[in-house]
Amino acid sequence: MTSAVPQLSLAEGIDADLLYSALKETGFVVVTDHGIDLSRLHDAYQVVERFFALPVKEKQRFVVGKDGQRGYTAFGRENAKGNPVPDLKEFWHVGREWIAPNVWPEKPEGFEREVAWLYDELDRVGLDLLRALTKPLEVPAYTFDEMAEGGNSVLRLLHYPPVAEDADPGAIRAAAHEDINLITLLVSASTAGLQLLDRDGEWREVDAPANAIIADAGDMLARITNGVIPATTHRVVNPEGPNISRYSMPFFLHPKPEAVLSVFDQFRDGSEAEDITGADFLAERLREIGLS
Ligand SMILES: O=C(O)CCC(=O)C(=O)O
Ligand SMILES: [Fe+2]
Repeated sequence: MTSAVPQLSLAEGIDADLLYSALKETGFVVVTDHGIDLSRLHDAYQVVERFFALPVKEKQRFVVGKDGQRGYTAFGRENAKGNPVPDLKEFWHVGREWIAPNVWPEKPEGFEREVAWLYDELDRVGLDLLRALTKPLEVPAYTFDEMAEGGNSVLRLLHYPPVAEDADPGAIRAAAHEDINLITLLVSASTAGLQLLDRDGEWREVDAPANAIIADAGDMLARITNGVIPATTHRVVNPEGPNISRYSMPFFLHPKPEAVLSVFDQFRDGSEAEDITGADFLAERLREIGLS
């Protein structure tokens, strides 16, 4: 199995045409030299690992609401759209305070500080990438600022524990799915396992150097480009080597709840989806994955 994800270095700014063609061809791009402080990124990972090492009872104190948009979601709660078996993961969500207040554990020390920092960094890089895309997409430069600045973005801290011997044989760490949002920024995970479904229907490993950010397009970007930028199906497979925990941290960049997802004029051909608000689209998808 080979990796076919194009790489984009941001060392000299964003090559918008490269970004666009990478997203168009594969829906994924590996971003290097993104400018996020690597030693702090390391600290953020450490604090996240320490949180998930807490006893389940301790973590359960942070289950808030029923739709899992903030705080802790326990192991076995979420399934991919159309897949009856829950994924083998537990996670934590941080989002925009004005949309729904965050909760923060007192332990481990520094959790809020490091995680809030990471949210802001990924938010900034994500919006930079979208802003760069406006040129090749031939839409006004402010399009994504208007649609998504300060939007309903969510940082997900993920822990996939070692796979239990009695795990459902049909269960995998994260079953095949597309992300719901505009664009996802995934800080390179602690171990392998992420795969994308290429256009020939083959699963391919998504390899990225340590400290890179893997970006992928979600359903909302696919929708407003009428599928020109596809939301590529991906999954996380169970470990083939040592049966150890895997940690990853996707940042789902969302529009503002009230932003209207309307197909850009130049991509309209009669087959396009109808206008829908970010909030309504999200609510629909959350129902489909068992979270709402
Ligand atoms: O853990 C990963 O590498 C990917 C997770 C993912 O695709 C998701 O949570 O949507
Ligand atoms: Fe995903």
